[in-house]
Amino acid sequence: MSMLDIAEHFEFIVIKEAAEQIENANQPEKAIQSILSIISRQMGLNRGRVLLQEPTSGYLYTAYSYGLTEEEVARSRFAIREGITGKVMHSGQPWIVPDIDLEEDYLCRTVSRETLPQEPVSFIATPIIRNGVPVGVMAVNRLKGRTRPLDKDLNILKLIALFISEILAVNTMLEQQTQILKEENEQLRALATSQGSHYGIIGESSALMDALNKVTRAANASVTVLLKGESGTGKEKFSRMLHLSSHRQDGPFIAINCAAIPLDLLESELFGHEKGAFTGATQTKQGKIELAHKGTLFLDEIGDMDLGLQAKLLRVLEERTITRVGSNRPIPVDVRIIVASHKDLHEGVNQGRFRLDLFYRLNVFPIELPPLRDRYGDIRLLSRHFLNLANQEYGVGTIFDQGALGFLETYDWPGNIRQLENVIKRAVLMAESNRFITADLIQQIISEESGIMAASRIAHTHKALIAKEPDVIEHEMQPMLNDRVAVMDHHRHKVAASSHDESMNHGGKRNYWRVSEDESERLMEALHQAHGNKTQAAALLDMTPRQFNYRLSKLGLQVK
Ligand SMILES: Nc1ncnc2c1ncn2[C@@H]1O[C@H](COP(=O)(O)OP(=O)(O)OP(=O)(O)O)[C@@H](O)[C@H]1O
Repeated sequence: MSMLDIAEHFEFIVIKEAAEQIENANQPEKAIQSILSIISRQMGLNRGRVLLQEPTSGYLYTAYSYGLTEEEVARSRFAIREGITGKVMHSGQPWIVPDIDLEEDYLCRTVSRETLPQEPVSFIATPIIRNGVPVGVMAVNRLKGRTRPLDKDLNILKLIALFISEILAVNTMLEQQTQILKEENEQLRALATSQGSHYGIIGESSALMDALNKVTRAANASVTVLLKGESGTGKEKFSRMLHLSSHRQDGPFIAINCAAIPLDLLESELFGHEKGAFTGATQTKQGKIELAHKGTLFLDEIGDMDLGLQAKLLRVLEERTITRVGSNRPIPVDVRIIVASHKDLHEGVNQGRFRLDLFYRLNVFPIELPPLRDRYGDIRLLSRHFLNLANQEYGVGTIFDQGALGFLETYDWPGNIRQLENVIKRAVLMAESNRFITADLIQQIISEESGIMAASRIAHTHKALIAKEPDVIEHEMQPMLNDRVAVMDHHRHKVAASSHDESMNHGGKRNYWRVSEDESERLMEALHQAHGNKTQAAALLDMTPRQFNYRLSKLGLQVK
């Protein structure tokens, strides 16, 4: 082997061993030190150091080194343009100092001249480049008198600097990914320890947090709490939290839905009755209020209570006693009363359906539970939560595909959390064998639930026919159309009667039609009225801008 062959063989070994260190990029300290050690042992390029820029000061500092003492590392700091190192960083160009004793810009800052050999010493520095920009400097000392030309060493160092750049980039990427995972973990941890999670209340939206804060404040205040919110927003869940976080937690929690019990039974259900008080009252029975003694009574749908019973309830609140049906004896009760309504009680007062004095008593501490569509970010969390629960319940392992969560987030959810929970349960049961829950499957379940698809298709046909052939319609098709419209009205009626549509009626103008072609007219009309401003158009339709945009894009209506 000639001298030239031997030199090339060494170069090859150095490059190969250095390149292998890229695999250790997750441990940059180890990887870079190994490289600096190889070039020192095999090529006599000593005291190798890799300087990087401090993010805040911009100074170059020695991040990795081989053969330097701790003091030398600490001294090895340079401003940009300072010394040869600073100049390499600034210019992005490598630099060879053949004899450091003859170069006045060489500062001898890192390693003092006395520490180095007496004979002439050279210095080589090359930038570490990432995406065309210098991100650091790599530098070494070597004896000037070695046989290898300095520029040959520089060529190898340039290659080594490339490997180091790669190691640093991979490491940055790994650190970023770890950071994301840490944040996700942190989010989950925060969620698990958040105020409501203790009580199975999932969510982190500010709207939900406001409500949770109020619950915490009210818990031990013994005030009557009025929970307001559309159907399925968690009024009962919150009332349980109120109970469990109060000093009454060991007492009973009794819930009663005033709308679900026939009027003539509600009084005895609430107040109890004496034996013989009415036909069929064969036994004395305690009412729910009495049973809730030392605990909490949750009266749901209080707006549906009749005026007579409202007066009796007012007495309970004022006198803290109840009188059973068929008795005159007041019985003292110590009950915390929480009431809920999806109806606007104030409106009930205006319409003479609700007593003003009772309204004042109940409205001392109102807590508004936001509809799901206003809980930004919660839909995702709740969806994953319900998916986990349903997977566990049915012993399967379904997952959402990419579009599913996006769809869930943009849908209006008139039935709120209850509807979301039901839809996900059904989706888990209906998911194909591939176990993916798709946006299409969710849409299908929602439209099956509401029967609204059929109605919207009929409406569509109706409009199309009128647009095309008014005369024919007038004379021949009108009876048929009347039938169809009747069917459509029937569908609407059915939907309005279904539980989750109550929110649509009571919430006023909300519309929960899925994105259908009929909607394009509505969207375009709103855009027209808002002079093309999408945010305003969304507001006109009582939608969030996201929902509005989603619908536009689903319908292929690209509006600039
Ligand atoms: N923040 C939440 N996190 C997890 N589950 C929730 C949350 N809020 C409500 N739920 C669940 O959603 C469903 C509906 O909640 P809840 O019955 O409390 O609503 P509601 O407002 O009382 O409804 P309605 O007015 O129709 O009686 C329940 O299964 C409940 O457990």
